[in-house]
Amino acid sequence: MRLDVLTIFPEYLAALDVSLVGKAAKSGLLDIHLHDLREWTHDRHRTVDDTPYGGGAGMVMKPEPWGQALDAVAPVDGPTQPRLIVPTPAGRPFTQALAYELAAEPWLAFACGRYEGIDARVASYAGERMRVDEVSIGDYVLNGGEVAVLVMVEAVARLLPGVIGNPESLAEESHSGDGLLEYPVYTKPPSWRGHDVPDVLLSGNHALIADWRHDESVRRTAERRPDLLAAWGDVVAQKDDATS
Ligand SMILES: Nc1ccc2ncsc2c1
Repeated sequence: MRLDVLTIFPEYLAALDVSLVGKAAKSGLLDIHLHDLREWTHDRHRTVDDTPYGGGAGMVMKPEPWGQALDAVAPVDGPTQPRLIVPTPAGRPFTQALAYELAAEPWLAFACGRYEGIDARVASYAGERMRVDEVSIGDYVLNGGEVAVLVMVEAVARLLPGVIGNPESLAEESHSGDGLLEYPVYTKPPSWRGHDVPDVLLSGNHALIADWRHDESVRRTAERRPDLLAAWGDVVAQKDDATS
């Protein structure tokens, strides 16, 4: 998979050189290209923003640098085009399902906005030749899209074949498709500072352990994410209906 990231803070994406994503890049599973948007500015101050039409606080990222950057990274007459992901609080939610969808793409480009956002015409212009998704990683305030790109790239990269050692671990994770949060995990020692590992996990009874883990997933989901439990209940009901 090729990944292009367009940003005014390429150094922010240095984290992509380490750990799992860094290993994937070194092994050739990921071909990561960082681009400083200011390369496509032509004034002395390398200006990337301006005041918003219609008034209001803050600044908006100018369309010209973005248009030239996109044309340089993904030429209009190129044989293929990337899928463009624009991180924004106004976007569709980033979910594990979307991570799987993006992991199937041969080429992703990320446009990191700053300030109040990117002139809306940039997404429209890009949309004339590539798929554009405006995506949010959550309902809170950030200063730009770079952190979101780190989140999305890690979530996507780990789904690529060969990136993580044991693909089976993907199946048991939270948000992995059964709709429940992951159960609590323990390792040695069996007793630590007065806190003991649940006896069932030391029993060797795999059926009891599986039941306990499922019950813990349901308990945790009910406690922390009742919204997921409602959705999970619907899925279970549909499955029951389908098999009854
Ligand atoms: N403030 C904020 C919140 C979510 C989000 N997702 C991608 S960029 C972004 C920015």
